[in-house]
Amino acid sequence: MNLREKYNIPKHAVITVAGTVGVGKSTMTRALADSLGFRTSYEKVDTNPYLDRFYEDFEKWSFHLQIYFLAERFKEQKRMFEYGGGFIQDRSIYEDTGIFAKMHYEKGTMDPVDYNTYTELFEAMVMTPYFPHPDVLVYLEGSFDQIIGRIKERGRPMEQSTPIEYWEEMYERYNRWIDSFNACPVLRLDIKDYDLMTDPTAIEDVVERMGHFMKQADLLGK
Ligand SMILES: Nc1ncnc2c1ncn2[C@@H]1O[C@H](COP(=O)(O)OP(=O)(O)O)[C@@H](O)[C@H]1O
Ligand SMILES: Nc1ncnc2c1ncn2[C@H]1C[C@H](O)[C@@H](COP(=O)(O)O)O1
Repeated sequence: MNLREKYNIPKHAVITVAGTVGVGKSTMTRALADSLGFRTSYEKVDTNPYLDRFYEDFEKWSFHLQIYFLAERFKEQKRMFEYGGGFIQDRSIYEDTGIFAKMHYEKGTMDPVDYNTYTELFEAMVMTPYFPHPDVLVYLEGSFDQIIGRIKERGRPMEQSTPIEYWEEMYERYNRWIDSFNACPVLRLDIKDYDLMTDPTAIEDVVERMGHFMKQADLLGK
């Protein structure tokens, strides 16, 4: 019996992994997909044509980058729908608008007219009954120091040259955002409670928690 069957995770579930940059979403996405036999939907970083330019000049490239991410995530949503679910998704579409676009607009690095165009497009595309929410959003959280340590360890050049205040601002926004997020049930995991890199049994604990959580959410009719 595989872990999906053992812990009663529905075969067609769509599970989204959310959390700030460097917290461990891609690593968790891979581990969950392997243990459940699910497909993955990754956020592509290396082939993103705007990301480097964006980090060099937020004001100039914010709008382009958000439109690019929106298109990419919409294509992924279509792919997941066409397969009929059974996916782990690396980052949710809700973070694009609720964290990134909003932060750049409020900090003055996204033009107000561009922001308005972006949010209208987002709402027309995403906030409709035709765009199903995930079954669960797994939210990864941890201390700021731990997360900064991971960003440094991973070493993406554009992130290394970004001032620490940017990551602090994002970290605080994530803390507030998740407390009011209600588009789907949220399973919160603290990164100090499992170590996917050194402990091969850690993912089973996560899947077990998820199984209990999904059963409970189902009973509550969420
Ligand atoms: N559970 C973990 N324990 C220890 N290190 C981790 C863990 N998950 C991720 N890391 C490390 O942290 C860094 C960021 O992880 P990543 O999965 O790329 O984060 P994200 O996708 O959220 O940006 C990587 O260097 C990765 O190897
Ligand atoms: N919507 C976004 N706006 C700006 N930057 C974004 C957005 N989504 C992701 N990013 C950036 C942040 C990181 O530098 C890379 C990848 O994110 P990660 O959390 O490491 O998967 O893209």
